[in-house]
Amino acid sequence: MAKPALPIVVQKYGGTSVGSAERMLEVAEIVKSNLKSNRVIVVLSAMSSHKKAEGTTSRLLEAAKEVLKPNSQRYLDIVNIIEEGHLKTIENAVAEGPARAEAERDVKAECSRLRSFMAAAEVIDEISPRSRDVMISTGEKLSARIFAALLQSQGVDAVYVNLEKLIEAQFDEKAIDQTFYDYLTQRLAVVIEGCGENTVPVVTGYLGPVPGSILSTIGRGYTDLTAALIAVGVAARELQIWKEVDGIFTADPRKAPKALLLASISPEEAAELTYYGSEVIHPFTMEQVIRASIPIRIKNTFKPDGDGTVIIPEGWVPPQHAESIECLTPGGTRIPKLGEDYLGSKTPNGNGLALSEDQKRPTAVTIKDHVIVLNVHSNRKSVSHGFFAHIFLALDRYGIVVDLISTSEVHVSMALSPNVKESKLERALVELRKYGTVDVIRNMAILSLVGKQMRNMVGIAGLMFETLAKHNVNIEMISQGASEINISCVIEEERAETALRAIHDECILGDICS
Ligand SMILES: Nc1ncnc2c1ncn2[C@@H]1O[C@H](COP(=O)(O)OP(=O)(O)O)[C@@H](O)[C@H]1O
Ligand SMILES: N[C@@H](CC(=O)OP(=O)(O)O)C(=O)O
Repeated sequence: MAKPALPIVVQKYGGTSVGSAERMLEVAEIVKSNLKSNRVIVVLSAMSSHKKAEGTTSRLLEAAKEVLKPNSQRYLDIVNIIEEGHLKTIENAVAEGPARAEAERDVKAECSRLRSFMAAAEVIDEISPRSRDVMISTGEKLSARIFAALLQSQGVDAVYVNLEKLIEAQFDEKAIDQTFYDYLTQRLAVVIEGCGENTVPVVTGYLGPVPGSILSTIGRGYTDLTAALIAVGVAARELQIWKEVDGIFTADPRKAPKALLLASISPEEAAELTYYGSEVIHPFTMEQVIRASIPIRIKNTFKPDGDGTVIIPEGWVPPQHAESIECLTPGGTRIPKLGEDYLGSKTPNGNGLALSEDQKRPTAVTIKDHVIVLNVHSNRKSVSHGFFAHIFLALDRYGIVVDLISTSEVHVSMALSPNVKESKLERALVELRKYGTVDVIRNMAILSLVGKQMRNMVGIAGLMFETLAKHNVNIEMISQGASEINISCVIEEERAETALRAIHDECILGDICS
């Protein structure tokens, strides 16, 4: 009788998880320990030794800027440093032999292609969004190429999968919708199937020159989305995102020291947190995977024995043959069988405290900084029905995104998404002033309390605002999301961390920690 196919797990490793030879060797152990009972597909980001801001993708973007500076050859220095760093990684991670020699040759060829491409861009003095995509693709190509060689040198049947030519059809960049993501999913399924069932594909998280450019259409952190689309394409049992953080906490652990790790979270809650400042995974990831009812597990590469956090799709049912799946971490700890840990009620976390699912409490709190508030007062005695329409059309014309809104009949307050371009804001303001007086308040932050239990919690908004008042935090604007799982307010940025800690400790932990 034919052996039943192993369940497929897609593992995406972030830049810091593969940021050095040592890290890559640790990741290889995690992959191998999973191979015993799963078919594993690995998706990699570009190497980042410490912070993303100093990682390979950021350096490539810096080099791209240098290309356009007159008489600057600095882009060549940057590419040389990238090349040296990757060759050093090969030397320290990949055992001598044919796999190592081929990886060295490919890394050198890739960097030399990049130098020629940048030199050509220097001559024409122009870098289109598509050319920039080609430049940043080098980061993921180098890391995936090296990691495939590392696995091969350790006897694993692995193959390097470069997605730079994945997109063959034409799409209108202004009309990117689910059709485009469905297309990518199908293409990825074909590519992965072509690798063979017993081979570990090591895939570049860069998925090709996306219409309108990968950075503007998808944004930094795009490799999470690539992994999600692969997971959907191959009907994976689970998508694992391996990062530098234990999972999703009740608040950003860097800002709220008492934050607790959440064992599980709903996709809606994860999406709200991601949108309002706690971007643990790329915001587009959830939607794709959850549509296909695939759980996402977030794990810490540096502490593989930790439980992590699982984002469980609504109505998800544990697979029937979950009993047969055994998964060990390199440390020998058993990862709970797929399914058995998802529905548990009490989970002790890193702080030794237990969060009870039965207890009514908000799930997490988050802050989004660098927010600008616009207050528009209608200049009409009687309000024209077009007042709101004019305002939003003006903002849309300049590509300005509104995160929160609160209105009365003659007044509208809007919190704008960070990174608004000043020049565009100035032009939008000229237009908005035709419809009323406009105040612009800068250096603000959005504080959001999120939780599906909040739908049934009487008095939670009262407790939230009372807590802010007690800590002398002034509220500029209030909005309760239509989803009823998010209460947000806008406060001064300089009080944001104090407010976050107060709300976290008093409204979420409340009686747990007292
Ligand atoms: N609620 C939260 N739970 C976990 N991490 C959070 C939360 N809110 C914000 N963060 C931050 O998100 C970051 C994500 O982890 P990391 O893998 O280091 O990021 P990156 O993908 O930028 O390299 C962490 O630095 C963490 O401090
Ligand atoms: N390397 C890219 C894409 C990415 O997904 O990064 P990470 O997995 O490290 O968040 C970036 O730096 O944006």
